[in-house]
Amino acid sequence: MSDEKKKGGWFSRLKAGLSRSSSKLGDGIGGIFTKKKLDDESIEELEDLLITSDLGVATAAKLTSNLAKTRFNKDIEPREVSEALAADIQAILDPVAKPLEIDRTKSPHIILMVGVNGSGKTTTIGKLATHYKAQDLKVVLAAGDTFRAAAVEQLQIWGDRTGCEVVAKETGADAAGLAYEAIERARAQQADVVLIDTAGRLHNKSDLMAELQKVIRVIRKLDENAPHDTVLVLDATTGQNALSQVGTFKELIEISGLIVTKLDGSARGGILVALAEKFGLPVHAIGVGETANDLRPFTAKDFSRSLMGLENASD
Ligand SMILES: Nc1nc2c(ncn2[C@@H]2O[C@H](COP(=O)(O)OP(=O)(O)OP(=O)(O)O)[C@@H](O)[C@H]2O)c(=O)[nH]1
Repeated sequence: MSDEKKKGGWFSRLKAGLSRSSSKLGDGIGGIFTKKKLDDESIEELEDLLITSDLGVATAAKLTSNLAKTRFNKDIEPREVSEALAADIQAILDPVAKPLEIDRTKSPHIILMVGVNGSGKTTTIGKLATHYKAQDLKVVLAAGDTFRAAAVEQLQIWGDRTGCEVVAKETGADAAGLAYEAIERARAQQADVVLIDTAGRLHNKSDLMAELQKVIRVIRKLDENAPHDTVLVLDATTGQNALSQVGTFKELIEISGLIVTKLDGSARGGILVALAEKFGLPVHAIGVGETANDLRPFTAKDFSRSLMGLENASD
């Protein structure tokens, strides 16, 4: 398949995945700007729509005032509003769009995956493993969510599916020791990548953070720069709560980037814009479904146009 065709396919999948968010915004904008000028009333309605679409209060104010700068008191079509917003959103997202690339010289490149229970960590690890295998990289999976037997089984299924070795232990085993062993295994077989799953819930928040800190401390005995990436997985359907999750994790461990999942199941795609404005952390990818191919690369232009329900400008 040519690159262009492949890109077209990605864009339509992304657009389909984001359809709940884009129809909320598109219908809202259509409703506000039917035979309407950009006046105080419509600006306020637009600002409310952007806030309820999870873009955040500050971003909503910034986007509407930008629009008002050039169009105030002028007739405006819904499409012009969507195009102007997509361009501004793209400018906000451009600096954070950054794929999670593997440095083959690290052998192995160690990625710690963190996030609250059910955010989609294990599924995302399976999707990343599929993606890296397709690049001919050798991948080892560490079933570090030793707190939940089902999480270990789920990772094992992804391991079978992708042909990646899964390092796992019995429920309740020490997660840090398991991560250490997984890295040793990866070194022994000259693997390129180790993806470490972690628990999303222990008895309480401080237990969870202490466990993550211990995992990091222990794997640094093998490689002082490990983990090379610490990716926080966020469930988009939690909306504004995703912002407080970033705050909580960032306080205690160093987060290097984000992956936002379940965008297909919610009208809350705007949360990516709020996250970018508030934290400026790299966004590596987004999840728009449960299958291996539903982890999409995060690109500012495609995402902002899909979010506003617009076609790809290069189509
Ligand atoms: N629709 C949709 N579902 C997703 C996506 N990512 C994950 N899921 C589903 O969300 C549920 C939870 O995902 P898990 O991967 O088990 O989440 P986790 O963070 O590992 O959860 P714990 O193991 O409980 O810590 C599963 O049913 C996944 O199939 C996505 O992008 N879209």
